[in-house]
Amino acid sequence: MAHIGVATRLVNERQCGQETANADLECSSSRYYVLIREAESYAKKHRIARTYGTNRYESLLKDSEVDAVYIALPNGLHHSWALRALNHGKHVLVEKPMANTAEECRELISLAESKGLVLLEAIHYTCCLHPSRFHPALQRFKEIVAGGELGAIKRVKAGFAVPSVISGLFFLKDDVRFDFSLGGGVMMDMGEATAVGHPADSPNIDKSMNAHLVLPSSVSGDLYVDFSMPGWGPFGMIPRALKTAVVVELEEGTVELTNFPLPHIFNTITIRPKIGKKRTESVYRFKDGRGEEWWTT
Ligand SMILES: NC(=O)C1=CN([C@@H]2O[C@H](COP(=O)(O)OP(=O)(O)OC[C@H]3O[C@@H](n4cnc5c(N)ncnc54)[C@H](OP(=O)(O)O)[C@@H]3O)[C@@H](O)[C@H]2O)C=CC1
Ligand SMILES: O=C1OC[C@@H](O)[C@H](O)[C@H]1O
Repeated sequence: MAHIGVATRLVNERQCGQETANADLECSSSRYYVLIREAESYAKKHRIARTYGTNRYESLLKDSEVDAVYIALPNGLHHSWALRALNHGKHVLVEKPMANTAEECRELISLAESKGLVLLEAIHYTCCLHPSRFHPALQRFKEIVAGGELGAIKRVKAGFAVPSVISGLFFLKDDVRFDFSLGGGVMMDMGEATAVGHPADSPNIDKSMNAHLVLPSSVSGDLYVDFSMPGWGPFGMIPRALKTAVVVELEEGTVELTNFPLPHIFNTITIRPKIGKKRTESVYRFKDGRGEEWWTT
């Protein structure tokens, strides 16, 4: 497994290292001279066997010892590097969103299929399709919702929003998320999981999004994502709490999962039936014992 881009800041590098620790070979590739040092110290820390220097993404892809690549580049570069990696016969784990447009995603999917390669988007919190993969808390959440104890689903509400008072700690002024040419914007970033002046006021970048989804079924959906959620009260001076929860409203009650983006740090699943007692669970491992506390994706 080779990393393209060391993605040191918001992708949890400790986990990237641990999750690929059992791979036969790990290689890391970095663009700029100054970042080569970062890539090398990252490699040393995580016992990565080989690093490629300046402009070496291409040579990494030509390395016949590399079977699979993890693409942790800014959004706008996912499609082109995933395409190249697949064309070099590599399996691809690509950060979310897989690409900038649905058309680009279709192109990657059909190429992977035609070559018999794995193409997987690194998004643990929406991948509930496979019964045994991804984070156990998400699987348990799905099991409760689909299990029928609270009847049919009526509405789903998801929020992922960082309060303005701490936004600058999460997102630096020159963050790739504020660069339109790199596929920036909150919908592409946090909206994929689920507007007010930020220090980085970049052109063409959406910083907050409220979406109401009307689905073919009778279920409706509401999403709220925000890089810099304003406070409330006089002059918006009272900060709001970080939002990272999804609530499913069913006929007979609600089920809420808190901290879906980072469920390994903590998670709670709260079941509130209309009749009867509320109960709460936290899930870090699969029922069969698999899983580690640090497991994210
Ligand atoms: N699944 C998850 O939970 C999360 C996923 N992400 C996703 O990971 C991806 C990377 O995000 P994040 O780690 O925060 O980004 P960073 O800016 O921290 O890292 C991006 C990496 O891309 C490389 N890069 C290559 N070309 C460019 C360029 N033109 N401009 C800037 N960087 C470049 C850089 O490595 P170098 O220069 O060394 O090649 C850099 O290390 C995004 O797609 C994001 O959506 C982020 C956080 C969590
Ligand atoms: O988990 C996350 O938290 C912050 C976001 O900017 C990031 O891309 C996302 O995946």
